[in-house]
Amino acid sequence: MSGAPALEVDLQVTVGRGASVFTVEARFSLPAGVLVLFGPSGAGKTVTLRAIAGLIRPKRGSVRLAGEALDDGMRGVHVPAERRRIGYVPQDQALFPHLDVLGNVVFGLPRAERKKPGPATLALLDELGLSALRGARVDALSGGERQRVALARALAAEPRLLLLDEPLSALDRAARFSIGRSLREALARRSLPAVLVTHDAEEAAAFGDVFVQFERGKPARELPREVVLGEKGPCPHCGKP
Ligand SMILES: Nc1ncnc2c1ncn2[C@@H]1O[C@H](COP(=O)(O)OP(=O)(O)OP(=O)(O)O)[C@@H](O)[C@H]1O
Repeated sequence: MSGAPALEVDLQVTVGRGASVFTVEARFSLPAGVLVLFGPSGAGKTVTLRAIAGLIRPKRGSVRLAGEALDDGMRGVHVPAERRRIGYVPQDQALFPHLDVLGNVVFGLPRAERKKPGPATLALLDELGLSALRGARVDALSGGERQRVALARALAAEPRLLLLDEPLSALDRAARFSIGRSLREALARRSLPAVLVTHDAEEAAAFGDVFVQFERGKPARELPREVVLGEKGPCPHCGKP
């Protein structure tokens, strides 16, 4: 559906049971670009990402991607994760230690592509600086290289949306900078919308177009950029920034 926002979320998600039940409510919309989720540990950011990915079925509400309903509780719609075409890079990256870099990147692709990678896969390895490492074991890689592999694996399936759970937080400053730049370029080149969890204000500023704050026990809510980043608005008298 043309003209629809890239992503619309209006969800109530419950995980766990008995005394350890946890419920998160989130309502937000991303016209295009990158949506940043932030807030304290345990506030429900990862649960929300997993629900958007289709890994948890929401208790109620809806998820729409470019106007298409992936979840709609009222109509009984729940598209399974593997049919959503959503790339998900979890916090721990979830790479396969028994496969090399290339094996990880092509893991979810059709059999022919897994047997003999085509030009698109080779170009992707090149784009993310992984060509020379394609035969390396992933457990021999640095944290930054592993994050590049996780990103390449998510992009290889040509997703319609990318979900990133603190993709840069475990990296040193230099790797954060270089992988942050690769990530921004990869998203821009594909006009790919993304949802990114971060605790880092600098990262939020560098990536975010829309900001959603999570707080334990409260519905997540969208906040204006200048409030999140502590920026001053334009001068009310002259309009200058
Ligand atoms: N499958 C599950 N079963 C039971 N409880 C769960 C499950 N998944 C998450 N939780 C609980 O839900 C709450 C929210 O977890 P979540 O991982 O979404 O937080 P978060 O905001 O992503 O935190 P962090 O910033 O530390 O990653 C936590 O109390 C967590 O223990």
